[in-house]
Amino acid sequence: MNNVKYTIGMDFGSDSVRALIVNTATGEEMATAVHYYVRWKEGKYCNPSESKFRQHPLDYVEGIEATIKSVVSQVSKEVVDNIVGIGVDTTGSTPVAVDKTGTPLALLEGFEENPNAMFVLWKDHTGIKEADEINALCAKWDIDYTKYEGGIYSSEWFWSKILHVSRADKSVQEAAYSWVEHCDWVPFLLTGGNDVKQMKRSRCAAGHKALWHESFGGLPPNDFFVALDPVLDGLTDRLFKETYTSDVSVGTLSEEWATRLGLPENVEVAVGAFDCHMGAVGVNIEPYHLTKVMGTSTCDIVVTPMQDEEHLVKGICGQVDGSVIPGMLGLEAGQSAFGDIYAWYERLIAWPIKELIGGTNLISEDVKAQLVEEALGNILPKLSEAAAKEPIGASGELALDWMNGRRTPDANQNLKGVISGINLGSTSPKVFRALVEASCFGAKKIADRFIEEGIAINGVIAIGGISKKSDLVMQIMADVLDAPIKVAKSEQACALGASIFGAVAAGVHANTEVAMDAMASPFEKVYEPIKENVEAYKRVYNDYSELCVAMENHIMKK
Ligand SMILES: Nc1ncnc2c1ncn2[C@@H]1O[C@H](COP(=O)(O)OP(=O)(O)O)[C@@H](O)[C@H]1O
Ligand SMILES: O=C(CO)[C@@H](O)[C@@H](O)COP(=O)(O)O
Repeated sequence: MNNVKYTIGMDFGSDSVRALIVNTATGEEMATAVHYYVRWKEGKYCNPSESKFRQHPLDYVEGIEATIKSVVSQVSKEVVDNIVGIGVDTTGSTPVAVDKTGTPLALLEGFEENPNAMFVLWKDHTGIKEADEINALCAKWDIDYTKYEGGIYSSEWFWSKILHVSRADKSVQEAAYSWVEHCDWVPFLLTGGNDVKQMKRSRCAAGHKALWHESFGGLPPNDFFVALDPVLDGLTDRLFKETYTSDVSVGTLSEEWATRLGLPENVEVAVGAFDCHMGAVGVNIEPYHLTKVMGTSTCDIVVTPMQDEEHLVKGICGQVDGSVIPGMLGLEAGQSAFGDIYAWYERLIAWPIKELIGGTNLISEDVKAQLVEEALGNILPKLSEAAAKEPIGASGELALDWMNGRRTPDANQNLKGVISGINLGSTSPKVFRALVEASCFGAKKIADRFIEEGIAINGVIAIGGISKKSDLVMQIMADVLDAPIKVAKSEQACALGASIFGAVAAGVHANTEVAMDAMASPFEKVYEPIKENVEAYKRVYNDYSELCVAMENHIMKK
Protein backbone atom coordinates (compact mmCIF):
# COMPACT_ATOMS: atom_id res chain seq x y z
CA MET A 1 0.00 0.00 0.00
CA ASN A 2 1.45 3.35 -1.04
CA ASN A 3 1.16 5.99 1.68
CA VAL A 4 3.18 8.52 -0.21
CA LYS A 5 1.32 11.71 -1.02
CA TYR A 6 1.89 13.79 -4.14
CA THR A 7 1.28 17.41 -5.02
CA ILE A 8 1.08 19.41 -8.22
CA GLY A 9 3.05 22.62 -8.74
CA MET A 10 1.98 25.01 -11.50
CA ASP A 11 4.23 27.83 -12.72
CA PHE A 12 2.62 30.37 -15.05
CA GLY A 13 5.57 32.07 -16.83
CA SER A 14 5.53 34.85 -19.42
CA ASP A 15 5.22 32.55 -22.44
CA SER A 16 4.13 29.21 -21.05
CA VAL A 17 2.72 27.37 -18.06
CA ARG A 18 4.55 24.40 -16.56
CA ALA A 19 3.12 21.71 -14.27
CA LEU A 20 4.84 19.05 -12.16
CA ILE A 21 3.66 16.12 -10.05
CA VAL A 22 6.00 15.82 -7.07
CA ASN A 23 6.53 13.17 -4.40
CA THR A 24 6.09 15.04 -1.11
CA ALA A 25 8.46 12.72 0.78
CA THR A 26 11.45 13.03 -1.55
CA GLY A 27 10.81 15.90 -3.97
CA GLU A 28 11.06 13.47 -6.90
CA GLU A 29 9.48 15.01 -10.00
CA MET A 30 7.19 12.27 -11.29
CA ALA A 31 5.88 14.03 -14.40
CA THR A 32 6.20 17.38 -16.11
CA ALA A 33 4.34 19.24 -18.87
CA VAL A 34 4.59 22.59 -20.64
CA HIS A 35 1.93 24.50 -22.56
CA TYR A 36 2.69 27.62 -24.63
CA TYR A 37 -0.09 30.22 -24.55
CA VAL A 38 -1.75 30.04 -27.95
CA ARG A 39 -3.02 33.62 -28.40
CA TRP A 40 0.09 35.11 -26.80
CA LYS A 41 2.33 33.15 -29.19
CA GLU A 42 0.47 34.72 -32.11
CA GLY A 43 1.32 38.16 -30.69
CA LYS A 44 -2.37 38.96 -30.10
CA TYR A 45 -3.48 41.87 -27.90
CA CYS A 46 0.08 43.28 -27.60
CA ASN A 47 2.00 46.20 -29.01
CA PRO A 48 5.67 46.02 -27.98
CA SER A 49 6.41 49.53 -29.32
CA GLU A 50 3.94 50.87 -26.75
CA SER A 51 5.09 48.38 -24.08
CA LYS A 52 1.57 46.99 -24.14
CA PHE A 53 1.38 43.29 -23.22
CA ARG A 54 -1.97 41.67 -22.50
CA GLN A 55 -2.83 37.99 -21.95
CA HIS A 56 -6.21 36.41 -22.54
CA PRO A 57 -7.61 34.41 -19.58
CA LEU A 58 -8.40 31.57 -21.98
CA ASP A 59 -4.67 31.12 -22.57
CA TYR A 60 -4.35 30.31 -18.86
CA VAL A 61 -7.49 28.14 -18.67
CA GLU A 62 -6.35 26.07 -21.64
CA GLY A 63 -2.88 25.85 -20.05
CA ILE A 64 -4.28 24.48 -16.78
CA GLU A 65 -6.22 21.83 -18.61
CA ALA A 66 -3.45 20.84 -21.03
CA THR A 67 -0.64 20.58 -18.47
CA ILE A 68 -2.52 18.91 -15.65
CA LYS A 69 -4.18 16.38 -17.93
CA SER A 70 -0.77 15.67 -19.41
CA VAL A 71 1.00 15.09 -16.07
CA VAL A 72 -1.90 12.99 -14.81
CA SER A 73 -1.67 10.80 -17.92
CA GLN A 74 2.05 10.19 -17.27
CA VAL A 75 1.67 8.58 -13.81
CA SER A 76 -0.13 5.54 -12.37
CA LYS A 77 -3.67 5.62 -10.95
CA GLU A 78 -2.18 5.03 -7.51
CA VAL A 79 -0.19 8.26 -7.78
CA VAL A 80 -3.23 10.21 -9.05
CA ASP A 81 -5.36 8.90 -6.18
CA ASN A 82 -2.74 10.19 -3.74
CA ILE A 83 -2.51 13.73 -5.11
CA VAL A 84 -3.51 15.91 -2.17
CA GLY A 85 -2.48 19.47 -2.99
CA ILE A 86 -1.88 22.02 -5.73
CA GLY A 87 0.33 25.13 -5.48
CA VAL A 88 0.26 27.92 -8.04
CA ASP A 89 2.71 30.65 -8.94
CA THR A 90 2.39 33.23 -11.66
CA THR A 91 4.13 36.31 -13.00
CA GLY A 92 3.21 39.63 -11.43
CA SER A 93 1.98 42.19 -11.08
CA THR A 94 -0.41 40.78 -13.69
CA PRO A 95 -3.89 42.05 -12.74
CA VAL A 96 -7.23 41.81 -14.51
CA ALA A 97 -10.58 43.59 -14.14
CA VAL A 98 -13.30 41.23 -12.88
CA ASP A 99 -17.03 41.29 -12.17
CA LYS A 100 -18.62 40.50 -8.77
CA THR A 101 -18.21 36.76 -9.35
CA GLY A 102 -14.47 37.21 -9.88
CA THR A 103 -14.74 36.45 -13.61
CA PRO A 104 -12.22 38.32 -15.79
CA LEU A 105 -14.12 40.68 -18.07
CA ALA A 106 -12.56 39.14 -21.21
CA LEU A 107 -14.56 35.99 -20.44
CA LEU A 108 -17.82 37.97 -20.57
CA GLU A 109 -19.89 38.77 -23.63
CA GLY A 110 -18.84 41.96 -25.34
CA PHE A 111 -15.33 42.01 -23.84
CA GLU A 112 -13.84 38.88 -25.46
CA GLU A 113 -11.49 40.80 -27.77
CA ASN A 114 -10.88 43.85 -25.61
CA PRO A 115 -7.22 43.92 -24.41
CA ASN A 116 -8.20 46.19 -21.51
CA ALA A 117 -10.46 43.40 -20.22
CA MET A 118 -7.53 40.94 -20.16
CA PHE A 119 -4.63 40.35 -17.79
CA VAL A 120 -2.14 43.23 -17.92
CA LEU A 121 1.13 41.30 -17.97
CA TRP A 122 3.96 42.30 -15.58
CA LYS A 123 6.05 43.73 -18.40
CA ASP A 124 3.30 46.03 -19.67
CA HIS A 125 4.50 49.60 -19.02
CA THR A 126 1.53 51.54 -20.38
CA GLY A 127 1.01 52.98 -16.88
CA ILE A 128 4.25 55.00 -16.68
CA LYS A 129 2.42 58.30 -16.29
CA GLU A 130 0.13 56.82 -13.64
CA ALA A 131 3.13 55.45 -11.70
CA ASP A 132 4.65 58.93 -11.72
CA GLU A 133 1.40 60.34 -10.31
CA ILE A 134 1.31 57.70 -7.55
CA ASN A 135 4.89 58.56 -6.59
CA ALA A 136 4.14 62.29 -6.57
CA LEU A 137 1.08 61.79 -4.34
CA CYS A 138 2.92 59.45 -1.94
CA ALA A 139 5.69 62.05 -1.59
CA LYS A 140 3.24 64.62 -0.25
CA TRP A 141 0.82 62.34 1.69
CA ASP A 142 1.27 62.03 5.47
CA ILE A 143 2.24 58.35 5.07
CA ASP A 144 4.55 57.29 2.25
CA TYR A 145 2.71 54.18 1.12
CA THR A 146 5.65 53.17 -1.09
CA LYS A 147 7.99 52.76 1.87
CA TYR A 148 7.76 48.95 1.99
CA GLU A 149 8.04 48.77 -1.82
CA GLY A 150 11.46 50.35 -2.16
CA GLY A 151 10.23 53.98 -2.06
CA ILE A 152 9.37 54.16 -5.78
CA TYR A 153 6.15 52.83 -7.29
CA SER A 154 6.53 51.20 -10.71
CA SER A 155 4.40 51.09 -13.86
CA GLU A 156 4.79 47.30 -13.65
CA TRP A 157 2.57 47.22 -10.59
CA PHE A 158 -1.08 46.83 -9.64
CA TRP A 159 -2.30 50.42 -9.12
CA SER A 160 -0.48 51.94 -12.12
CA LYS A 161 -2.18 49.38 -14.32
CA ILE A 162 -5.62 49.73 -12.75
CA LEU A 163 -5.49 53.51 -13.04
CA HIS A 164 -4.22 53.43 -16.61
CA VAL A 165 -6.87 50.98 -17.84
CA SER A 166 -9.66 52.71 -15.87
CA ARG A 167 -8.81 55.99 -17.56
CA ALA A 168 -8.24 54.50 -21.00
CA ASP A 169 -11.41 52.42 -21.23
CA LYS A 170 -14.71 53.60 -19.74
CA SER A 171 -16.50 50.37 -20.63
CA VAL A 172 -13.99 48.32 -18.64
CA GLN A 173 -13.91 50.80 -15.78
CA GLU A 174 -17.71 50.66 -15.47
CA ALA A 175 -17.92 46.88 -15.71
CA ALA A 176 -14.99 46.26 -13.31
CA TYR A 177 -16.37 45.46 -9.87
CA SER A 178 -12.87 44.63 -8.64
CA TRP A 179 -9.33 43.77 -9.80
CA VAL A 180 -7.50 40.53 -9.28
CA GLU A 181 -3.91 39.28 -9.59
CA HIS A 182 -3.28 36.27 -11.83
CA CYS A 183 -1.85 34.34 -8.83
CA ASP A 184 -5.09 34.93 -6.88
CA TRP A 185 -7.40 34.11 -9.75
CA VAL A 186 -6.13 30.60 -10.56
CA PRO A 187 -6.68 29.12 -7.03
CA PHE A 188 -10.07 30.91 -6.90
CA LEU A 189 -11.05 29.41 -10.26
CA LEU A 190 -9.91 25.89 -9.35
CA THR A 191 -11.81 25.95 -6.05
CA GLY A 192 -15.03 27.13 -7.68
CA GLY A 193 -15.00 30.64 -6.18
CA ASN A 194 -17.91 32.84 -7.29
CA ASP A 195 -17.73 35.84 -4.96
CA VAL A 196 -14.70 38.05 -5.44
CA LYS A 197 -15.03 39.43 -1.92
CA GLN A 198 -14.29 35.93 -0.57
CA MET A 199 -11.13 35.55 -2.69
CA LYS A 200 -8.04 34.79 -0.57
CA ARG A 201 -5.44 37.33 -1.73
CA SER A 202 -1.74 36.62 -1.79
CA ARG A 203 0.41 38.42 0.81
CA CYS A 204 3.27 38.28 -1.70
CA ALA A 205 1.37 40.06 -4.49
CA ALA A 206 -0.38 42.54 -2.21
CA GLY A 207 2.71 43.48 -0.22
CA HIS A 208 5.17 43.79 -3.08
CA LYS A 209 2.95 45.39 -5.69
CA ALA A 210 -0.37 46.73 -4.28
CA LEU A 211 0.80 49.02 -1.44
CA TRP A 212 -0.67 46.65 1.18
CA HIS A 213 0.89 46.64 4.64
CA GLU A 214 -0.35 45.51 8.02
CA SER A 215 0.71 48.82 9.60
CA PHE A 216 -1.51 50.71 7.09
CA GLY A 217 -4.46 48.53 8.12
CA GLY A 218 -4.37 46.97 4.65
CA LEU A 219 -4.45 49.01 1.43
CA PRO A 220 -4.19 52.83 1.49
CA PRO A 221 -7.56 54.47 2.27
CA ASN A 222 -10.16 55.54 -0.27
CA ASP A 223 -9.32 59.25 0.08
CA PHE A 224 -5.77 58.55 -1.10
CA PHE A 225 -7.10 56.95 -4.27
CA VAL A 226 -9.73 59.64 -4.79
CA ALA A 227 -6.94 62.23 -4.57
CA LEU A 228 -5.15 60.27 -7.27
CA ASP A 229 -8.21 60.13 -9.50
CA PRO A 230 -11.93 60.04 -8.59
CA VAL A 231 -12.27 57.22 -11.10
CA LEU A 232 -10.90 54.96 -8.30
CA ASP A 233 -13.52 56.08 -5.74
CA GLY A 234 -14.86 53.11 -3.76
CA LEU A 235 -12.60 50.50 -5.34
CA THR A 236 -10.62 49.66 -2.17
CA ASP A 237 -13.86 48.53 -0.49
CA ARG A 238 -14.30 46.02 -3.28
CA LEU A 239 -10.69 44.78 -3.07
CA PHE A 240 -9.36 43.32 0.21
CA LYS A 241 -8.05 43.98 3.73
CA GLU A 242 -6.67 40.57 4.63
CA THR A 243 -3.85 38.74 2.86
CA TYR A 244 -2.58 35.18 3.18
CA THR A 245 0.73 33.36 2.88
CA SER A 246 0.95 30.34 0.60
CA ASP A 247 1.04 27.75 3.39
CA VAL A 248 -2.70 28.43 3.75
CA SER A 249 -5.31 26.53 1.73
CA VAL A 250 -7.88 28.41 -0.36
CA GLY A 251 -10.13 25.33 -0.33
CA THR A 252 -10.51 22.07 -2.22
CA LEU A 253 -10.85 21.60 -5.97
CA SER A 254 -14.39 22.17 -7.18
CA GLU A 255 -16.31 19.19 -8.46
CA GLU A 256 -16.24 20.68 -11.94
CA TRP A 257 -12.47 21.14 -12.02
CA ALA A 258 -11.75 17.80 -10.36
CA THR A 259 -13.74 16.10 -13.14
CA ARG A 260 -12.23 18.25 -15.87
CA LEU A 261 -8.68 17.48 -14.72
CA GLY A 262 -9.15 13.85 -13.65
CA LEU A 263 -8.13 14.59 -10.04
CA PRO A 264 -9.64 13.64 -6.67
CA GLU A 265 -12.04 16.27 -5.28
CA ASN A 266 -10.37 16.59 -1.89
CA VAL A 267 -7.21 18.17 -3.34
CA GLU A 268 -6.34 21.33 -1.39
CA VAL A 269 -5.32 24.38 -3.40
CA ALA A 270 -2.77 26.71 -1.75
CA VAL A 271 -2.87 30.51 -1.83
CA GLY A 272 -0.91 31.67 -4.88
CA ALA A 273 2.23 33.82 -5.04
CA PHE A 274 4.69 35.21 -7.59
CA ASP A 275 6.96 32.86 -9.50
CA CYS A 276 10.32 34.00 -8.13
CA HIS A 277 9.17 33.76 -4.52
CA MET A 278 8.06 30.17 -4.94
CA GLY A 279 11.22 29.48 -6.98
CA ALA A 280 13.33 30.50 -4.00
CA VAL A 281 11.41 27.99 -1.87
CA GLY A 282 11.98 25.36 -4.58
CA VAL A 283 15.73 25.61 -3.92
CA ASN A 284 15.50 25.76 -0.11
CA ILE A 285 16.53 29.41 0.14
CA GLU A 286 18.63 30.28 3.21
CA PRO A 287 18.66 33.68 4.89
CA TYR A 288 20.99 36.19 3.23
CA HIS A 289 21.39 34.12 0.04
CA LEU A 290 20.48 35.78 -3.23
CA THR A 291 18.24 33.58 -5.40
CA LYS A 292 18.27 34.79 -9.00
CA VAL A 293 15.44 33.63 -11.23
CA MET A 294 17.00 34.13 -14.65
CA GLY A 295 14.55 34.03 -17.53
CA THR A 296 12.75 36.61 -19.66
CA SER A 297 13.43 39.04 -16.80
CA THR A 298 15.31 38.46 -13.58
CA CYS A 299 13.87 38.39 -10.11
CA ASP A 300 16.23 38.54 -7.20
CA ILE A 301 14.99 37.20 -3.88
CA VAL A 302 16.55 37.41 -0.42
CA VAL A 303 15.01 36.33 2.89
CA THR A 304 16.04 37.57 6.32
CA PRO A 305 14.69 36.91 9.78
CA MET A 306 12.04 39.47 10.81
CA GLN A 307 13.93 42.48 12.18
CA ASP A 308 13.16 43.88 15.63
CA GLU A 309 13.95 47.29 14.30
CA GLU A 310 12.46 48.15 10.95
CA HIS A 311 14.98 48.90 8.23
CA LEU A 312 13.60 50.10 4.91
CA VAL A 313 15.60 49.00 1.88
CA LYS A 314 15.58 51.66 -0.85
CA GLY A 315 15.06 51.13 -4.54
CA ILE A 316 13.97 47.46 -4.56
CA CYS A 317 10.58 45.82 -5.25
CA GLY A 318 9.77 45.70 -1.59
CA GLN A 319 10.12 43.85 1.67
CA VAL A 320 7.17 41.78 2.86
CA ASP A 321 6.55 39.64 5.93
CA GLY A 322 5.97 36.12 4.61
CA SER A 323 6.16 36.77 0.87
CA VAL A 324 8.64 33.91 0.45
CA ILE A 325 8.72 31.86 3.69
CA PRO A 326 5.93 32.50 6.21
CA GLY A 327 7.39 34.20 9.28
CA MET A 328 10.44 35.62 7.46
CA LEU A 329 10.97 38.86 5.60
CA GLY A 330 11.07 38.43 1.81
CA LEU A 331 12.91 41.04 -0.26
CA GLU A 332 12.51 41.26 -4.03
CA ALA A 333 14.43 43.09 -6.77
CA GLY A 334 15.01 42.35 -10.45
CA GLN A 335 15.58 43.45 -14.04
CA SER A 336 12.66 44.18 -16.35
CA ALA A 337 14.44 42.54 -19.26
CA PHE A 338 17.15 39.89 -19.13
CA GLY A 339 16.65 36.98 -21.57
CA ASP A 340 14.24 39.32 -23.35
CA ILE A 341 17.28 41.39 -24.39
CA TYR A 342 18.82 38.33 -26.05
CA ALA A 343 15.43 37.45 -27.55
CA TRP A 344 15.25 40.96 -29.05
CA TYR A 345 18.73 40.60 -30.59
CA GLU A 346 17.78 37.15 -31.87
CA ARG A 347 14.72 38.67 -33.60
CA LEU A 348 16.92 41.36 -35.16
CA ILE A 349 19.18 38.73 -36.67
CA ALA A 350 16.29 36.45 -37.58
CA TRP A 351 14.53 39.07 -39.71
CA PRO A 352 16.83 38.96 -42.77
CA ILE A 353 17.13 35.18 -42.49
CA LYS A 354 13.35 34.76 -42.62
CA GLU A 355 12.98 37.33 -45.40
CA LEU A 356 15.74 35.95 -47.60
CA ILE A 357 15.00 32.26 -47.20
CA GLY A 358 11.25 32.91 -47.31
CA GLY A 359 11.60 34.91 -50.53
CA THR A 360 13.72 32.53 -52.56
CA ASN A 361 12.29 30.34 -55.35
CA LEU A 362 15.25 28.01 -55.36
CA ILE A 363 13.91 25.60 -52.73
CA SER A 364 10.57 24.07 -51.83
CA GLU A 365 8.29 25.47 -49.12
CA ASP A 366 9.05 22.45 -46.88
CA VAL A 367 12.79 22.91 -47.15
CA LYS A 368 12.38 26.65 -46.56
CA ALA A 369 10.44 26.01 -43.38
CA GLN A 370 13.02 23.49 -42.15
CA LEU A 371 15.91 25.83 -42.96
CA VAL A 372 14.28 28.78 -41.19
CA GLU A 373 13.49 26.66 -38.13
CA GLU A 374 17.01 25.30 -37.91
CA ALA A 375 18.62 28.69 -38.44
CA LEU A 376 16.45 30.47 -35.89
CA GLY A 377 16.93 27.76 -33.25
CA ASN A 378 20.70 28.12 -33.58
CA ILE A 379 21.08 31.89 -33.37
CA LEU A 380 21.63 32.19 -29.61
CA PRO A 381 23.83 29.06 -29.22
CA LYS A 382 26.03 30.13 -32.21
CA LEU A 383 26.30 33.72 -31.02
CA SER A 384 27.19 32.45 -27.54
CA GLU A 385 29.88 30.14 -28.92
CA ALA A 386 31.51 32.99 -30.87
CA ALA A 387 31.02 35.60 -28.14
CA ALA A 388 32.77 33.35 -25.61
CA LYS A 389 35.98 33.74 -27.64
CA GLU A 390 35.96 37.55 -27.49
CA PRO A 391 38.35 39.12 -24.98
CA ILE A 392 36.76 41.21 -22.22
CA GLY A 393 36.44 44.89 -23.00
CA ALA A 394 39.03 44.81 -25.78
CA SER A 395 37.00 46.24 -28.62
CA GLY A 396 34.91 48.82 -26.78
CA GLU A 397 31.28 47.80 -27.38
CA LEU A 398 29.36 48.71 -24.24
CA ALA A 399 25.61 48.35 -23.70
CA LEU A 400 22.95 49.28 -21.15
CA ASP A 401 20.34 46.68 -20.21
CA TRP A 402 17.35 49.01 -19.97
CA MET A 403 15.53 47.71 -23.08
CA ASN A 404 12.35 47.38 -20.97
CA GLY A 405 13.19 50.15 -18.52
CA ARG A 406 14.88 49.65 -15.15
CA ARG A 407 12.99 47.70 -12.51
CA THR A 408 15.67 48.00 -9.82
CA PRO A 409 17.64 49.54 -8.27
CA ASP A 410 15.37 52.60 -8.30
CA ALA A 411 12.54 51.82 -10.71
CA ASN A 412 12.48 53.99 -13.81
CA GLN A 413 10.59 52.51 -16.72
CA ASN A 414 11.22 55.58 -18.88
CA LEU A 415 14.79 54.44 -19.44
CA LYS A 416 15.84 52.79 -22.69
CA GLY A 417 18.55 50.37 -23.78
CA VAL A 418 21.82 51.52 -25.34
CA ILE A 419 24.55 49.98 -27.46
CA SER A 420 27.61 52.23 -27.56
CA GLY A 421 31.24 52.05 -28.63
CA ILE A 422 30.45 50.57 -32.03
CA ASN A 423 33.04 50.81 -34.82
CA LEU A 424 33.39 49.23 -38.22
CA GLY A 425 34.87 46.15 -36.62
CA SER A 426 31.86 45.49 -34.39
CA THR A 427 30.56 42.03 -35.25
CA SER A 428 27.34 40.29 -34.20
CA PRO A 429 29.09 38.20 -31.52
CA LYS A 430 30.86 41.28 -30.12
CA VAL A 431 27.58 43.18 -29.83
CA PHE A 432 25.90 40.12 -28.34
CA ARG A 433 28.67 39.80 -25.75
CA ALA A 434 28.20 43.49 -24.85
CA LEU A 435 24.46 42.82 -24.31
CA VAL A 436 25.20 39.82 -22.09
CA GLU A 437 27.74 41.83 -20.11
CA ALA A 438 25.25 44.69 -19.70
CA SER A 439 22.61 42.31 -18.37
CA CYS A 440 25.14 41.01 -15.81
CA PHE A 441 26.25 44.53 -14.85
CA GLY A 442 22.59 45.38 -14.22
CA ALA A 443 22.49 42.34 -11.92
CA LYS A 444 25.56 43.62 -10.06
CA LYS A 445 23.84 46.97 -9.47
CA ILE A 446 21.12 45.05 -7.61
CA ALA A 447 23.53 42.96 -5.54
CA ASP A 448 25.49 46.12 -4.69
CA ARG A 449 22.30 47.87 -3.58
CA PHE A 450 21.37 45.07 -1.17
CA ILE A 451 24.85 45.21 0.34
CA GLU A 452 24.88 49.05 0.55
CA GLU A 453 21.54 48.83 2.35
CA GLY A 454 22.96 46.47 4.96
CA ILE A 455 21.56 43.19 3.56
CA ALA A 456 24.56 40.85 3.43
CA ILE A 457 24.74 38.39 0.54
CA ASN A 458 26.44 35.20 1.63
CA GLY A 459 25.76 33.09 -1.43
CA VAL A 460 24.19 33.22 -4.91
CA ILE A 461 21.79 30.63 -6.36
CA ALA A 462 20.45 30.60 -9.92
CA ILE A 463 17.26 29.10 -11.26
CA GLY A 464 15.18 29.77 -14.39
CA GLY A 465 15.71 28.90 -18.05
CA ILE A 466 18.94 30.80 -18.60
CA SER A 467 20.73 29.15 -15.67
CA LYS A 468 20.32 25.93 -17.64
CA LYS A 469 20.65 27.19 -21.20
CA SER A 470 23.68 29.46 -21.20
CA ASP A 471 27.16 28.72 -19.89
CA LEU A 472 28.26 32.05 -21.37
CA VAL A 473 25.77 34.13 -19.39
CA MET A 474 26.34 32.16 -16.19
CA GLN A 475 30.14 32.44 -16.33
CA ILE A 476 30.00 36.17 -17.06
CA MET A 477 27.52 36.58 -14.18
CA ALA A 478 29.90 34.75 -11.78
CA ASP A 479 32.83 36.89 -13.00
CA VAL A 480 30.92 40.18 -12.76
CA LEU A 481 29.43 39.40 -9.32
CA ASP A 482 32.76 37.91 -8.20
CA ALA A 483 30.84 35.13 -6.49
CA PRO A 484 30.30 31.41 -7.08
CA ILE A 485 26.81 30.73 -8.45
CA LYS A 486 25.08 27.47 -7.60
CA VAL A 487 22.62 26.22 -10.22
CA ALA A 488 19.61 24.16 -9.13
CA LYS A 489 19.17 20.68 -10.57
CA SER A 490 15.43 21.05 -11.13
CA GLU A 491 14.43 22.35 -14.56
CA GLN A 492 11.28 23.74 -12.94
CA ALA A 493 12.30 25.19 -9.57
CA CYS A 494 9.35 27.61 -9.45
CA ALA A 495 6.80 24.85 -10.09
CA LEU A 496 8.63 22.71 -7.51
CA GLY A 497 8.30 25.56 -4.99
CA ALA A 498 4.59 25.71 -5.80
CA SER A 499 4.27 21.97 -5.17
CA ILE A 500 5.99 22.49 -1.79
CA PHE A 501 3.31 25.00 -0.82
CA GLY A 502 0.66 22.56 -2.08
CA ALA A 503 2.09 20.01 0.38
CA VAL A 504 2.05 22.44 3.33
CA ALA A 505 -1.47 23.67 2.55
CA ALA A 506 -2.64 20.04 2.36
CA GLY A 507 -1.12 19.34 5.78
CA VAL A 508 1.44 16.79 4.55
CA HIS A 509 4.29 18.79 6.13
CA ALA A 510 4.08 20.80 9.32
CA ASN A 511 5.45 23.99 7.80
CA THR A 512 7.31 25.41 4.81
CA GLU A 513 10.79 24.80 6.25
CA VAL A 514 10.08 21.10 6.86
CA ALA A 515 8.57 20.76 3.39
CA MET A 516 11.59 22.50 1.79
CA ASP A 517 13.98 20.12 3.55
CA ALA A 518 12.08 17.14 2.17
CA MET A 519 11.22 18.37 -1.31
CA ALA A 520 13.50 21.21 -2.53
CA SER A 521 15.88 20.74 -5.44
CA PRO A 522 19.56 20.01 -4.86
CA PHE A 523 22.23 21.83 -6.92
CA GLU A 524 23.88 20.34 -9.95
CA LYS A 525 26.59 22.80 -10.87
CA VAL A 526 28.64 25.72 -9.56
CA TYR A 527 30.05 28.53 -11.74
CA GLU A 528 33.23 29.79 -10.04
CA PRO A 529 34.47 33.30 -10.82
CA ILE A 530 37.69 33.37 -12.88
CA LYS A 531 40.18 35.69 -11.19
CA GLU A 532 41.52 37.52 -14.26
CA ASN A 533 38.02 38.01 -15.64
CA VAL A 534 36.88 39.47 -12.31
CA GLU A 535 39.65 42.08 -12.51
CA ALA A 536 38.94 42.90 -16.17
CA TYR A 537 35.21 43.31 -15.45
CA LYS A 538 35.86 45.75 -12.61
CA ARG A 539 37.15 48.21 -15.21
CA VAL A 540 34.33 47.66 -17.68
CA TYR A 541 31.76 47.92 -14.85
CA ASN A 542 33.09 51.40 -14.03
CA ASP A 543 32.53 52.40 -17.67
CA TYR A 544 29.03 50.88 -17.51
CA SER A 545 28.24 52.87 -14.36
CA GLU A 546 29.36 56.11 -16.03
CA LEU A 547 27.28 55.36 -19.09
CA CYS A 548 24.25 54.68 -16.84
CA VAL A 549 24.51 58.14 -15.29
CA ALA A 550 25.04 59.90 -18.63
CA MET A 551 22.11 58.12 -20.33
CA GLU A 552 19.72 58.55 -17.42
CA ASN A 553 20.46 62.29 -17.40
CA HIS A 554 20.01 62.44 -21.16
CA ILE A 555 16.70 60.52 -21.21
CA MET A 556 15.19 62.28 -18.19
CA LYS A 557 15.97 65.75 -19.63
CA LYS A 558 13.40 65.19 -22.38
N1 LIG B 1 20.98 29.81 -25.51
C1 LIG B 1 20.46 30.85 -24.85
N2 LIG B 1 21.27 31.80 -24.34
C2 LIG B 1 20.77 32.85 -23.66
N3 LIG B 1 19.45 33.05 -23.45
C3 LIG B 1 18.59 32.14 -23.91
C4 LIG B 1 19.04 31.00 -24.65
N4 LIG B 1 17.95 30.30 -25.01
C5 LIG B 1 16.87 30.97 -24.53
N5 LIG B 1 17.26 32.08 -23.87
C6 LIG B 1 16.38 33.09 -23.22
O1 LIG B 1 15.66 32.48 -22.17
C7 LIG B 1 14.50 33.27 -21.90
C8 LIG B 1 13.34 32.40 -21.41
O2 LIG B 1 13.62 31.94 -20.11
P1 LIG B 1 12.66 30.91 -19.33
O3 LIG B 1 13.16 30.85 -17.94
O4 LIG B 1 12.63 29.65 -20.09
O5 LIG B 1 11.20 31.56 -19.45
P2 LIG B 1 10.29 32.49 -18.48
O6 LIG B 1 11.04 33.75 -18.23
O7 LIG B 1 9.05 32.71 -19.28
O8 LIG B 1 10.03 31.75 -17.21
C9 LIG B 1 14.18 33.99 -23.21
O9 LIG B 1 14.14 35.37 -22.95
C10 LIG B 1 15.32 33.63 -24.15
O10 LIG B 1 15.82 34.73 -24.85
O1 LIG C 1 8.20 40.42 -11.49
C1 LIG C 1 7.94 39.27 -11.27
C2 LIG C 1 7.52 38.84 -9.93
O2 LIG C 1 7.48 39.90 -9.03
C3 LIG C 1 7.98 38.19 -12.32
O3 LIG C 1 6.75 37.59 -12.33
C4 LIG C 1 8.33 38.69 -13.70
O4 LIG C 1 9.61 39.19 -13.64
C5 LIG C 1 8.22 37.61 -14.76
O5 LIG C 1 9.11 36.54 -14.56
P1 LIG C 1 9.69 35.65 -15.80
O6 LIG C 1 10.76 36.45 -16.43
O7 LIG C 1 8.57 35.32 -16.71
O8 LIG C 1 10.26 34.42 -15.09
